[in-house]
Amino acid sequence: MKTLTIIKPDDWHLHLREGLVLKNIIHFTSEYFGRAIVMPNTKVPITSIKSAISYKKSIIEALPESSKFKPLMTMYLTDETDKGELINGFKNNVFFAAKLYPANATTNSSHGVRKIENLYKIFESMQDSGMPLLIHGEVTDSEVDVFDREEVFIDKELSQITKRFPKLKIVLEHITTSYAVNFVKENNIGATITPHHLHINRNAMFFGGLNSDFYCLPVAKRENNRLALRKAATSGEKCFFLGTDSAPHLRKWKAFCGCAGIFNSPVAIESYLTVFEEEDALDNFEKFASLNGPNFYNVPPNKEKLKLVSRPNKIKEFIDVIQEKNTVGQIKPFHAGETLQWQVEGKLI
Ligand SMILES: NC(=O)N[C@@H](CC(=O)O)C(=O)O
Ligand SMILES: [Zn+2]
Ligand SMILES: [Zn+2]
Repeated sequence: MKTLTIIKPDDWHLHLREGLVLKNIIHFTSEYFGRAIVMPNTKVPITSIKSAISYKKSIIEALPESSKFKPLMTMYLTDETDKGELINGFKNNVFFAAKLYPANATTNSSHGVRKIENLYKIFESMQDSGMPLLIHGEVTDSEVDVFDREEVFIDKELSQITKRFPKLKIVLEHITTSYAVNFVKENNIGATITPHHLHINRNAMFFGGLNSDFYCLPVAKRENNRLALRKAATSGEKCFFLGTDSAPHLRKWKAFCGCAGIFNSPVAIESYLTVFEEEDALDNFEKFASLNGPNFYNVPPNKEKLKLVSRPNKIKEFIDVIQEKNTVGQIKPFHAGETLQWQVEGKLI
C-alpha cells in the first residue's frame, strides 16, 4: 500500500458559514488542516473588529474538543471601510488579511466594493503595514461575458493595483484561467487553486441537464484552462498554494436557486492528491499544500504531520446537517458517489 506523509496542510481560502452549518462541517477542516483563512462573506458580512472577534469565538466554540485548529479572520472591504479599523485590527492580530469582493461578483457580496479606485488610500496603508489583500478577481459589468470576467478583471483592475502598489501582498483567489496563471507568475503575487477547478471544466455544469452541483464562481472554464491550472498547482512553484474555496450550500437552496459554491472540505486533500498523482507530481504535493502558503504569508509551517494512504475511498452522496440528533438538511460534497484512490489515514466520510 502506497503512503505519503506530509507536514499538516493549511486551507488558505475557506467558507465556514455560521450556526448549524458551521457546527456540522467544521470538523472536516479542523481535523486535517492546521489553519484556514476564513472568508468574511457571512449573511451579515464581517466588516468590523467586533464582528470578527465574535465570529471567531463562534468558530472556536464549534471546534471538536482539544482541537488545535486556528481560524484566521478576514475583514470584508466595502465602500465604507474605515482604514483605522482595518489596520488596527491587523496590527492587533484580529485580522489576518482583507478581502475584496467587487459588489455582486459572487455569493453574499452585495455589500462589496463598487469602485475599487476609492480603496487606493486603504491599499497604501495595507502595503505599508504588510497586510495581505485577498481578491475575488472578477468584474461584474453585465456586458462582460461570464467566462471572461477573470481576464477582464486582471486587465482593468488588478494590473492597475499591482502597478501602483508593487509591495502590496496580493492573493488572486481561486484562479480559473491560464491568463491568471501567467499574470500571477509575472507579477510577484500569490494565488490559491481549488480542487474543483483542477478536476472539472465548464462542461460539468451541463452534465445530465443543467447541473448546479458544479456551479461555482468564478465558473470553471474551457479544458485548456483546467490543464494550465493543473500544471501550475503541481509545479511546486511558490506562488501557488492550497485554498479549497469549500463553500457549502444546503441542498434545498442549491436545487432551488442554483447558488454558486462547491462544498469540498470533506474530500479536499484526497481530491488534490488524485490530481498530483495523475500528473506524476506527488513529490510536489507538500509544497502546494503545506509549505508555499506559509512561505507567502511569512508564518511557520505546521509542526504536525498528516499521513495519506492510497486505498479506495468511496465518497458519500450527501453530508447530513444534524440538529439534536435529527437530520435537518443535506449538503452535497464534491466527488459525491465517486471512489477516490486516496484517503487521509483514519478518516471516514
Ligand atoms: N466560490 C463560490 O462559488 N462561492 C463562494 C463565494 C466565493 O468564494 O466567491 C460562497 O461563499 O458560496
Ligand atoms: Zn470568491
Ligand atoms: Zn470563496
